[in-house]
Amino acid sequence: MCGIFGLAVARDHAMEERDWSASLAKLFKLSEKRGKEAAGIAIALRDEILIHKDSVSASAMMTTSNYTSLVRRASQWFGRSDLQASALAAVGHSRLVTNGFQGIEANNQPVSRDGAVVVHNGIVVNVADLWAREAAHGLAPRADVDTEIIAALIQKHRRHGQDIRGALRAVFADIYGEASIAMLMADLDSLILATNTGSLYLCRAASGTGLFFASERAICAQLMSGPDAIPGFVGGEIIHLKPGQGAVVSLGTLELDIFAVEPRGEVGPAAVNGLCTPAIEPMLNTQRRIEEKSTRLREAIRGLRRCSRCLLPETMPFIAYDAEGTCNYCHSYKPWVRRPEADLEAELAKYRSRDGSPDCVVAFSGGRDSSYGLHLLKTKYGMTPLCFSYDWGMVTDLARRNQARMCGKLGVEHIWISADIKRKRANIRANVLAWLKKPDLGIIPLFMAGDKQFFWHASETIKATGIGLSVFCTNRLEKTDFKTGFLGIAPTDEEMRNRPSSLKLKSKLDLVWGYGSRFLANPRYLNRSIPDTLFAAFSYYGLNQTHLFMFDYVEWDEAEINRVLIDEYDWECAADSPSTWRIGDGTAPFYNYIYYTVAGFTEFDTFRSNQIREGMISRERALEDLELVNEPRWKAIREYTGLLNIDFDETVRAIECIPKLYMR
Ligand SMILES: NC(=O)CC[C@H](N)C(=O)O
Repeated sequence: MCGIFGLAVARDHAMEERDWSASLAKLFKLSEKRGKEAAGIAIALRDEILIHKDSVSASAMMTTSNYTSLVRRASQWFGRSDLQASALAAVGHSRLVTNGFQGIEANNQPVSRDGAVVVHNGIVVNVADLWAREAAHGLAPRADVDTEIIAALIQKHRRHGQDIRGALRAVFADIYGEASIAMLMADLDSLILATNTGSLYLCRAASGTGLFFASERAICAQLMSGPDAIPGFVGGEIIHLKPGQGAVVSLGTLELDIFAVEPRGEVGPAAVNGLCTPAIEPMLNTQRRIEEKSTRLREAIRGLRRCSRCLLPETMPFIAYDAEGTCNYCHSYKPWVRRPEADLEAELAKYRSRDGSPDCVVAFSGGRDSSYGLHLLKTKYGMTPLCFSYDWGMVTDLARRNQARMCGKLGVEHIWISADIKRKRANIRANVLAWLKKPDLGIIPLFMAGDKQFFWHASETIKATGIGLSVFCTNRLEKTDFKTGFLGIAPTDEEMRNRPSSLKLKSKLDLVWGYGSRFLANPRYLNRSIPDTLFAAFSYYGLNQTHLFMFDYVEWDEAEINRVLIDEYDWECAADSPSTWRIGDGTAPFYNYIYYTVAGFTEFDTFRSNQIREGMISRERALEDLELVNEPRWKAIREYTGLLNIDFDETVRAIECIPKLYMR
């Protein structure tokens, strides 16, 4: 089970700055045997709580520059008289995962929620029941770790007027399972401890100026004598926090108040109770800010400069703003002028069959646009479509189910070409692993190269069926030039999106150079996927294609499309996304997560910006929406790493370590 520990020293404790960081290191090292999958620390200063966590062992975490710079920041306490009023307090955690993948930072400890910062050893077995009960009061989990419910409930009880002791009692009466916890709070100048198993040992310096705690008596004993002793604690006293006991340590005075957390629990021994004095709350009117890496990044993304008309941020490749703050993408935007529907009618009439035989081939990814296009062709325009799908190994199961719903209900023939999925995934795997060794935003499109053979198979299928009309339902808002923009290729015009082979020679050479130079800089890309990638490039850029683009004629209305698909076809949405866009594409959640983490935006930012320019959505609403749709889709990312057989936690950690374009 996890190791939790903490250390609080008053100003007059005989300890120097370097002893302090060395003492934390000792506590981490001795606690590490209880869990090595993640580690984290929270340090309370006068007006903020600094949090750092990492999905590696405590030993590995302590060698990172993020950890050392956090400790350096906190150790300013030693030299700053304005930070001297309270003791310097830290709580730490060495995690053995029981609930919630460690690759997702929010699952690691300390867990911060609603102003409470908790480290927890144990498992709250009835966590799902408690969240279900709390849903009625508007409380919902934000992570998978069970510890979060403890923080959420304590703060709920406090909001309802309980003091911290009452809140702890109420929570421990609620939880079923195991819990030894330590907490720092944004609005209390106290260190709070409680346990229902007795896995908490406190060690008090004889001088009364310092206190530390750990999950085992042996850890305390080792740190109170001999070579490992923490300065100032030799000859101190070990206090066992028994099952059913809580403790509040005032950080102003380091006085300790032990009390029962379970109604049926016994109160601590008289000797300890004798020490209790009313807690002094010198921070009564202050509120500590809680600073966690993820909140800092989120705030930095919120603070990105964006175009005053659309939402494109300053990290967008090739962006430039004019004096009014409007971007060049807005200036060069050509509005989506639809051709008359009569032209569509006339074109379809040339092919419409009278005997029920297929009269058009529809490229059918299973996404919302092609599904809606198929619906219109069949129900509104009276065509007899034959749809064609190419499965390259990254079509989600959900998309397959949605395809089945559409084709079944519409009675549409479905040609399905499947690649050698095992090989395709092995190719992606080789490139993703190469990329993780030397991440570079410009190379991300390589992960999707394998689906470009779609164009080859589409044209072969069209030829084979002898049907003269092929319909594509891509929509103009999905212009994601930034992907190759990160490779140094300037945005292309609209014609290019519909007819990739029309790409100018200069841009083609730029592409070859962009990829080629990166391949040479990271020879891991010279792997088994090369022939497939070359074929993909030929299929996409080399083939001349003529298709009818449905949305050149028909209005694209997101709400109407969603309504039709969900109401009329019982279309299935993704559990981890509020949007219906790209939920059939297994790669999108992964690359969007990378772009968001590193550049602070995703393809949703470009999509919504186009919608703003088209007057389909207000800038304010789009900005609000981005907060939701840009949330990492953990479930889908997990599935992606599972399909590729790459380690989820290591992958996410490598991505989190990439320098951020918006933090320069
Ligand atoms: N091993 C533990 O004590 C686990 C604590 C908590 N349930 C977690 O998964 O982080």
